[in-house]
Amino acid sequence: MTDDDRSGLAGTSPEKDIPFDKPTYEGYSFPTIRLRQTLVDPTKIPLCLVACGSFSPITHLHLRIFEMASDFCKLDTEFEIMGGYLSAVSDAYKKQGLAPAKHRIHMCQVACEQTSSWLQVDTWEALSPEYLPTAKVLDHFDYQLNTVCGGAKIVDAAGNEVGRKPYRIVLLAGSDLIMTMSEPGLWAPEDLNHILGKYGAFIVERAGTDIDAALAHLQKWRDNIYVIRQLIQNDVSSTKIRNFLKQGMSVLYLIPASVINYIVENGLYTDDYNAQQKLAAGSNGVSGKLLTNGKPEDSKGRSGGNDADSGVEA
Ligand SMILES: Nc1ncnc2c1ncn2[C@@H]1O[C@H](COP(=O)(O)OP(=O)(O)OP(=O)(O)O)[C@@H](O)[C@H]1O
Ligand SMILES: NC(=O)c1ccc[n+]([C@@H]2O[C@H](COP(=O)(O)O)[C@@H](O)[C@H]2O)c1
Repeated sequence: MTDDDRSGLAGTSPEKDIPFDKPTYEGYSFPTIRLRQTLVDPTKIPLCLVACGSFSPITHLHLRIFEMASDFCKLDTEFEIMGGYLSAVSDAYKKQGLAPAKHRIHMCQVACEQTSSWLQVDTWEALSPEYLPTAKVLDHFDYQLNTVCGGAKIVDAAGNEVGRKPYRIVLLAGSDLIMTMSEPGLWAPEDLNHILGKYGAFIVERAGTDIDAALAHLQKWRDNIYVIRQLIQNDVSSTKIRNFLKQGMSVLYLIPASVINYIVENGLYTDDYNAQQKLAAGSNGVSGKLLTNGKPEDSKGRSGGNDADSGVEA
């Protein structure tokens, strides 16, 4: 694997080499149980939101950004929300603080089941043996929703199908993620063009990020970028949760109770657990994504890849 592979820049032409009809692991099936397949208002665009991230662990804000997006769509947009998907990065992402994919998937699943009637988890990305750039992940959703499912149905008053409309797939992200799109070496230019040009993004404001600065470099795609203001600021992050847990502090009301139970049952994010993870990774204790210069760095561009921004002394 080259450094480019590890930085997420590998295989950047999404059309080229994605085995969409061949799932990366046995037994995979795309979840549609909570997908709405028929438009209520046939004049609208059927929208599916996809949030990509580590989710280590999932927090209430990861769930809440979908609700903010839903309220935003109801305002005065051409969209009708049909589904919301969480897609976690695979273990190949090698970011500090990443619990194994099977645990992150499970936490996302119990969180959706406990707190939501419309969110669901797709495991295709998380269980991939290799890191999948976001452009490929969105192409996977496009394939599943529009080629396999055939788009959203339009029915007449009697309930008979009279047509179909392709689902519009949009990346749902916090402004910190969009900020990283201006960082050299993290996103391939052709991927940005694919993500923001073909799909578009709903960007939720996040404390600590200057949203105007984040968007300054993305003006070319501004018609496809929708900014959602966070009217009640809440900057809970997975990093802060991990640090609270490490210190034995309560995380009740910050993440779903079902997720807390799962973390406790599996002993995740304790010092012992973290030490075991480091041993298993066979590393010298420094983990984190490798940039093209081979140096470890976490996804926010901080070198060293530690959890130092938690606001809590470790
Ligand atoms: N408090 C928040 N406000 C707005 N967006 C958020 C918030 N927390 C997470 N997000 C968004 O959710 C997506 C997935 O987040 P991610 O898994 O990276 O969580 P995180 O809390 O930022 O993680 P970490 O602390 O490990 O970096 C990203 O687009 C991120 O911007
Ligand atoms: N080149 C790319 O496609 C690229 C680069 C950086 C981050 N990402 C994605 O952004 C998300 C970042 O998550 P974290 O903030 O938890 O690191 C992940 O889903 C990751 O795959 C994608």
